[in-house]
Amino acid sequence: MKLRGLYAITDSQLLAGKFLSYVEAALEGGVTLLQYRDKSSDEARRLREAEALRDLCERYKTQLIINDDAELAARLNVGVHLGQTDGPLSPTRALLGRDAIIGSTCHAQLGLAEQAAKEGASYVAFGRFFNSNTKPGAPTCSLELLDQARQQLHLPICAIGGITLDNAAPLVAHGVDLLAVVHGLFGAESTAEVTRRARAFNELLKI
Ligand SMILES: Cc1ncc(COP(=O)(O)OP(=O)(O)O)c(N)n1
Ligand SMILES: Cc1nc(C(=O)O)sc1CCOP(=O)(O)O
Ligand SMILES: [Mg+2]
Repeated sequence: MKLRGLYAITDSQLLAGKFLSYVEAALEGGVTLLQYRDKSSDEARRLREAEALRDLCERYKTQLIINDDAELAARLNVGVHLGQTDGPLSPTRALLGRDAIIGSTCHAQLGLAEQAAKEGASYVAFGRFFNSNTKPGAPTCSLELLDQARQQLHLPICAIGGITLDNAAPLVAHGVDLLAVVHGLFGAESTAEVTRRARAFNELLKI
């Protein structure tokens, strides 16, 4: 399956009190990958929320990805996203199996992406491209890096960091397959607006 489309990422603070309704609104508009990103250490809540997302994703035929936590991904039989300090990729591939989706944060470094590809990543993520409400201190990445990545890599390319409907078009023009978005999707005032935004991101990607 070619990975291309909107990659919605949850944020526990932003979605407090409207978690499932906003996620479902996004799924209504079309989401290729949904990442459960919760940086807390409340394991019981994380399991409960991840299970709820897995059930929702099954209904909408969307792939669920767990941020950081390969054990939780294995328990739910879903994918995982690993940053550079979240554990090694090859053993995670062995744990989750060859069909699992495993993503790797590569910041603005092609070398990290080449390494991730060798170790079995399903996609590589570059960022941040713009000012981010969610992660203001993430290192920055340029459009030129995307051009090099497109030439040298044979994996789906994900862009992340401050992406909105107003700034996403150049990323697509420079070869991005997956637009990973938190605030630009879930920062909306209503569920109807979340659905509209999801549809509009997909139109940008022509899917
Ligand atoms: C799609 C995607 N890309 C990058 C990240 C960032 O991962 P990481 O660097 O491990 O930082 P945290 O998200 O864990 O704070 C991501 N989560 N998803
Ligand atoms: C989780 C994350 N990782 C980033 C990176 O550059 O690796 S930027 C980021 C935050 C994405 O949220 P928003 O769409 O609100 O900017
Ligand atoms: Mg991480």
